[in-house]
Amino acid sequence: MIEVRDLHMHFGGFRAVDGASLTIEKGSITGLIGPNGAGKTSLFNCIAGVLTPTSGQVMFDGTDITGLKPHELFHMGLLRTFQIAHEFSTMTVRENLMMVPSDQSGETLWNAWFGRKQIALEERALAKKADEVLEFLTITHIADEKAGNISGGQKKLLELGRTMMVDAKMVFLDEVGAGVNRTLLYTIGDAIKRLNEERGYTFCMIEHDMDFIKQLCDPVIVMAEGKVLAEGGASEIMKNEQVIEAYLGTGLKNKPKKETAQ
Ligand SMILES: Nc1ncnc2c1ncn2[C@@H]1O[C@H](COP(=O)(O)OP(=O)(O)OP(=O)(O)O)[C@@H](O)[C@H]1O
Repeated sequence: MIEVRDLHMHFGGFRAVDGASLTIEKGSITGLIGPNGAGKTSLFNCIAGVLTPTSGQVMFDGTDITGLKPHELFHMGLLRTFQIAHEFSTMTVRENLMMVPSDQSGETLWNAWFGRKQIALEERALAKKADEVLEFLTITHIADEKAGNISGGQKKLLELGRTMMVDAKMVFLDEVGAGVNRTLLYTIGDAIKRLNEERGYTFCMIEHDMDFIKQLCDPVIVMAEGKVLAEGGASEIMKNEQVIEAYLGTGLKNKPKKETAQ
């Protein structure tokens, strides 16, 4: 569980996050929505250690993680993916997955000289794990493709796969559905659901696609002007006058649609 208490992230005099408090319950897929500039990414970055908040507190399963760096959070099972995928483009998809665990013996000079057998064993175990991840994500067919050559949606799946190489507990997804075609969006959504239901992953996802949010997320937290504006089920949120107002105020095209009879 993540608890954010009265978080502020100021850039000079500008309050990108302005006293946000929220809880991400363990085992949930929590959606984080809001108009452009609402402070969603800044909040994500504060939780995931990319930014140090100006003030406030972030707790993860009862431990104060405020200001911890991404690699420290990584070892606690808290990871974030990026809106722009961070793949190593000249390596294959499988190799990209194998790069993730950072505590391999191969990283030390001592082991490079004396632990060849150990390294070979670890590499084999990593390759096996990578293949399991690829199978789970139904992308075994691109295992040997250079990551730079795969589609945008497949890169998003690879980002998700990276979290599986370390058995993450809490994953922050930044617009994982952006620019992805419908078929792959379904595959990504299905993988998120299965990771949540079968492997106990907790997710928090920033997303602009309201149908995608509705399919996956409960609850949905709405941010506006650096604060939490509302929280509830997706359908309820989409009918909330304050939420509609916040989106209309920015003249956005991708505002939540009102429910229509099926
Ligand atoms: N490093 C920075 N320096 C100055 N201002 C910043 C910085 N990062 C973000 N901001 C500003 O903070 C505000 C909130 O930005 P943020 O990216 O957190 O919003 P968002 O809700 O994620 O928006 P979007 O949906 O468009 O990605 C914006 O007005 C943005 O210009």
